[in-house]
This record gives sequence, C-alpha cells and structure tokens, in this order.
Amino acid sequence: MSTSQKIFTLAMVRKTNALLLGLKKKGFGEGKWNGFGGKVEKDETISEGAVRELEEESGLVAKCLTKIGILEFEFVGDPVLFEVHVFDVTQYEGEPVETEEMKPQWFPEDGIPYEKMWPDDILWYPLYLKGIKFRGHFLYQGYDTILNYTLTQMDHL
Ligand SMILES: Cc1cc(-c2ccco2)c2oc(N)nc2c1
Repeated sequence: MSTSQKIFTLAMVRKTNALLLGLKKKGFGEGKWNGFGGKVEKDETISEGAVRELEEESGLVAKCLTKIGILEFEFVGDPVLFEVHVFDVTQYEGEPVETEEMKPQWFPEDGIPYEKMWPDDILWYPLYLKGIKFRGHFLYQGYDTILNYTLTQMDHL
C-alpha cells in the first residue's frame, strides 16, 4: 500500500510544574488543546520548523529544544502517515499571546485537560512529564477513537 509520510512538529513548552497548551481555533485539530506545531517546510530542518511554528502560533521564541518523542499517526482509510516530532522547550523568550491559530494557556501538570485533547495525549504525556523519551504509533478511526497503538520507551532519539 502506498503510504506517503508527512512530517509535523509539536513543541511542548514547560515551566516549573506547568505546561503551556494552545486551544486550536481553526483547521486541523480545531477545538482541541495541544502543543504548538505544524508542517515542516521543504527548506527547513525539523527543529527549525518547530521553532517557526511555535513563534507563529504562540509568539514565543524557543532558545533550546530537546527532541523527546516521535509519534506516528495513521487514519483508517487514509494512506497518509503523520510523523510528528515532539520537542520539549524549557528556554524561550517572550510571553505567550493569542494568535489567529491558537489561544495559549498555562496548565498545572496535574490539571491537564485530557478530555479536550487528542486521545493519544493521555497515553504519552505521563512518559514525557517523567522525562522518558518515547516512540509511538497510533491507528485512529476518525479524530476521536484510537483502534490500537504501540508506545515504546527510547533511550536516545
Ligand atoms: C493525528 C494527530 C496529529 C497531531 C499533530 C499534528 C501536528 C502536530 O500534532 C497530534 O498531536 C497530538 N498531541 N496528537 C495528535 C494526533
């Protein structure tokens, strides 16, 4: 089966015991709280794409990113495979601002609104918050149901 891969970024911005999430106001994932990210353009590296998307969507300029995960998403009946590179951002400049795409809000690590997020998040956030790197593959049916998944701890990414 011919699957095409599309590379996306997801930047998770953290400060002491709190995580910055954005409410997606339109487009893919509308109505869900998520990290900040999007497509990687042809003329940029994956981490350059992550820095660009974070600034476009939140106004924050990442000064240091750490690759912490790779998530693959496929949807029943759709040959496109989403390959999402997840980064942890703890050093950044600026204050988060609402943009056309995203309404940012800080959440305490023990108050993450999983019921208003992608269903995979509740599965890998606990690893992320413990500093464990991961690789996951999720088969979605529609945007709200995971039919099956694998999630593996990785020592290096
Ligand atoms: C299918 C899917 C896509 C993304 C995504 C696209 C761009 C950045 O992330 C997700 O992000 C999360 N947390 N679950 C996700 C599921």
